[in-house]
Amino acid sequence: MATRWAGPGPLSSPHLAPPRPARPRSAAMAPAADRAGYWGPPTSTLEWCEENYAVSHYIAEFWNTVSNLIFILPPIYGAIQSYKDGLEKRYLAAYLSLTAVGLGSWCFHMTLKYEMQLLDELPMIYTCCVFVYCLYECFKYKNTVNYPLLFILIGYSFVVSIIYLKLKEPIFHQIMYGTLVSVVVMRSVYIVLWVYPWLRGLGYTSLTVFLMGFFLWNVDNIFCDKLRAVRDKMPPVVGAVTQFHAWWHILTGLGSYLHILLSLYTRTLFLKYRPKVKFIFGIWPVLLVEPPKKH
Ligand SMILES: CCCCCCCC/C=C\CCCCCCCC(=O)N[C@@H](CO)[C@H](O)/C=C/CCCCCCCCCCCCC
Ligand SMILES: [Ca+2]
Ligand SMILES: [Zn+2]
Repeated sequence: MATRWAGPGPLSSPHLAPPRPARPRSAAMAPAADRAGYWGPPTSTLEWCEENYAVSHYIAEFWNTVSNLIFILPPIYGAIQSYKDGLEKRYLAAYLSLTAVGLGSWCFHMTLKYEMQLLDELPMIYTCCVFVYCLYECFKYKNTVNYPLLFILIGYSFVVSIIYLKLKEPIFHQIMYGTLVSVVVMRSVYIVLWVYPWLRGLGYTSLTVFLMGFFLWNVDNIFCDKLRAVRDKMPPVVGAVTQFHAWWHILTGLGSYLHILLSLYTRTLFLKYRPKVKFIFGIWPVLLVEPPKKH
C-alpha cells in the first residue's frame, strides 16, 4: 500500500498515525504480512506494499531496498566516465544526484523512518531540477551559465522542500515531482521531434521505460491486498517478482539513466564531440565521446 494507514491507491491521502504493532505470525505458514524488525516501528508518512521484515530482520523492505542499486552503481560509472572525458560538470551532477536518490531510497526502505523518507524524496526533486537545467541548456555555447534558470530551479527546490517539511503531505511531493518530470518529458519530445530525430529510439525508450515504472508503481498501490494474498500462497520467488515498487525503482532507474544519455548525446552532438552509444557486456548502454577534431 502506498499509504501506511489510509486505504491503498495512487495519490491517496496518507495519514500520520501511531505505529501499529506487527501482525501476529502464523506458525503453520510463511507469513506474508508485516513483522517487527531491527529499526523499530515505521515513522514514515508512506509505506509500500512489500511485507516488512519478511526477508531480513535488518532490512524493512528487502526488495525495495536492494533494487536501489540501479540508481547507485551505473550512475557512478557514468560520473567517472564523464569526468574522464572532461564533460561539463552539470552532467557529473546529473549522474551523482541519481546516486544520491538511490542512497536515500536505500536508507528509507531499509528503515521506514521519516528522516530517511526525506533523504529519498527531496533528492528526487533536486535531481529532476538538474535534468531540467541540462536539457534546457543543451544548445548553448560552452562555459555559459544560465543564471535566471538556475535561480528558478534553486528557488523551486527550496520552496518545495520548505513546504513539504511543513505539510508532510506526500501528494504535494508527488505533484511537484510529476510537474518537473512533465517539463523534462516535453523538452525531450521537442528535441527528438524537431532537432535530432535520429535520437527518437533513445528518447522514446527512456520515456517508455519510465512510464512502465510509473504504471507498476500504481499497480503496487492499487492492488496491494491482492498481491499480498497471492504472495501468501505462492513460493518465495513469486514474492520477489511481484514486488512492483522494486520494479518501479528498476524501471525509473533505467529510464532516468537513459535520459541522461539522451541529454548528454544531445549536448555532445551540439558541441561536435562525436558521441556514440556502446553496450558494456553487450547489454548496458554507455556514452563514449571523442573531442572535436581540430582543423
Ligand atoms: C524522457 C524520459 C523522462 C525521464 C524523466 C526522468 C526524471 C528523473 C528524475 C529523478 C530520478 C528519480 C527517479 C525516481 C526515484 C524513486 C524513488 C522512490 O521510489 N521514492 C518513493 C519512496 O521510496 C517516493 O515516495 C515516490 C514517489 C513517486 C512519485 C510519483 C509521481 C508521479 C510521477 C509521474 C510522472 C508522469 C509524468 C508523465 C508526463 C507525460
Ligand atoms: Ca511495507
Ligand atoms: Zn521507493
